[in-house]
Amino acid sequence: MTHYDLVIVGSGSGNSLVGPDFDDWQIAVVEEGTFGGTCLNVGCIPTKMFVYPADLAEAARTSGRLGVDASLERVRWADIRDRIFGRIDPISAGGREYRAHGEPNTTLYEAHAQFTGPRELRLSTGQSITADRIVLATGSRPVIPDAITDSGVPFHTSDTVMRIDEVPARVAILGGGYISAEFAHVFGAFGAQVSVIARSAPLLRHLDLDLAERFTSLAEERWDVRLNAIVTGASKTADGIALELSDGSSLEVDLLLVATGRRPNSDRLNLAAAGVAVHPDGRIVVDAQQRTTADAIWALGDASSEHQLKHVANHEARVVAHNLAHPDAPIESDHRVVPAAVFTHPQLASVGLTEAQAAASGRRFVTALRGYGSTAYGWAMEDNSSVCKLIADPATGQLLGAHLMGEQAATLVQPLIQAMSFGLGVREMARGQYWIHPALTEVVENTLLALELDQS
Ligand SMILES: Cc1cc2nc3c(=O)[nH]c(=O)nc-3n(C[C@H](O)[C@H](O)[C@H](O)COP(=O)(O)OP(=O)(O)OC[C@H]3O[C@@H](n4cnc5c(N)ncnc54)[C@H](O)[C@@H]3O)c2cc1C
Ligand SMILES: NC(=O)c1ccc[n+]([C@@H]2O[C@H](COP(=O)([O-])OP(=O)(O)OC[C@H]3O[C@@H](n4cnc5c(N)ncnc54)[C@H](O)[C@@H]3O)[C@@H](O)[C@H]2O)c1
Repeated sequence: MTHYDLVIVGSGSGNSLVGPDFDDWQIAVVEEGTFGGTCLNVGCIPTKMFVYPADLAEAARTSGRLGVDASLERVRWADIRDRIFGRIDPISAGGREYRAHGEPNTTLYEAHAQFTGPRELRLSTGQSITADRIVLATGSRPVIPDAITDSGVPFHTSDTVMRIDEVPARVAILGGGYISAEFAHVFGAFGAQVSVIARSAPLLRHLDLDLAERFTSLAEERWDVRLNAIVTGASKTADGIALELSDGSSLEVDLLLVATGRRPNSDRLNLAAAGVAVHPDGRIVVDAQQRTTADAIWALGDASSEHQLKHVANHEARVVAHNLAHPDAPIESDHRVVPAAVFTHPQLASVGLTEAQAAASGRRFVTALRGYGSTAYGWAMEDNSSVCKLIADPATGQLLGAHLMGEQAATLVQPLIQAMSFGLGVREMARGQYWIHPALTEVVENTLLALELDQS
């Protein structure tokens, strides 16, 4: 039984914990899958590397309305795929090599870990290791509805679909969330006939309703969207996969992508043996310092967070690293202002309260919504669907929420995140700085100015 100062389970955000503060510690990293975790290998990074060429393909297809008669000749999927993974796979391999052989005080175990007692882990290799401190950065995995697994039909998840050999002619995507919206854009822009099957309505219903409904209308123009429908039957046919839906309709496709959420991997760690508690949804219980209910065991990222987002996992990893190195001066995670973006078409970004959440909170609030089309850059784009919606407290002048749908939404939202994070008031933000004319940021300025505050 080898003993360590620190064991980290999971090489995604967990791997970034190892830094100069711990040069004198003996550290083990345990990873059962591809080194580097979800974001690098099968998540944020490769998806966005597909989304960008999908944006270009979509632009070629739609630029005729601006007088540029371009057409999409061909999408070389295999070349796009190989460029993406030709870049990513060596980063994963390099990270693995460095962790395995790069530092004398670090050991990499390529195995599944589970607890056999407090701070004692059994590895699938048969080895057992113990540690003074353990960090659980074990992430999450796709959830597959029983109707799909029980049917025995072949299906993909985001873990596998980016490695396929060609764009399928017909794709069905199960789910109406982030992954569905992003892959519907990629496959649709690359020429597939896309069907989105969502058990509720509208699509992306975690968003402010104004944006979710506008997005759903646009999605219905591009894709075959089946709302309020679940798969009741699935079977393999000579030509592909047949799906029967609860609304009585059916469809046949060449590829089925299941994107119905992700659950924490906490159920595969035998956490009870270590005294680590979990929430009913499988998230490991942590306090603001990222401590679990067991002494000297921390958790971070998708394993414990209600936000399955890489920037949140990174933030929590920094908090855990600090608290490991400075136990006498611990810090807390800050989840007050957590933004997110959906890299579909059009792009969506949001931070803070939706209008429904503001209403449910019982507080006074005001909203303003402006179209990109109200700005000169919006005229240049002939944009008549993109919007910026802001929610503010009329008494304090503070922003409560910001929601954008349209070109560069994930970038345009950043000054609003900054204002909310640092308490910059709506009026100061709107009039205390220049806004470059005629940039798209003017839509943010216009929406800020349109908020009717108690004191102008
Ligand atoms: C398709 C997709 C696109 C995404 N796009 C974005 C995006 O654009 N922006 C964004 O912010 N977020 C995005 N996310 C979410 C983001 O990828 C995750 O929130 C983030 O990667 C979680 O990091 P983590 O370190 O918690 O877990 P992970 O990176 O998943 O790392 C956990 C690691 O632990 C290992 N592991 C688990 N259990 C054990 C065990 N018992 N023993 C040994 N090893 C174990 C796993 O193999 C894995 O490598 C996306 C996710 C997906 C699936
Ligand atoms: N751009 C980004 O930041 C980004 C991109 C992709 C993924 N992610 C993260 O990964 C997480 C997982 O993505 P996701 O799209 O799988 O989850 P999601 O929670 O965004 O969406 C899941 C969808 O599946 C539906 N669903 C759930 N169970 C179902 C069932 N049994 N039958 C039919 N439909 C069902 C839900 O109603 C929802 O529409 C996201 O929540 C997000 O945090 C982030």
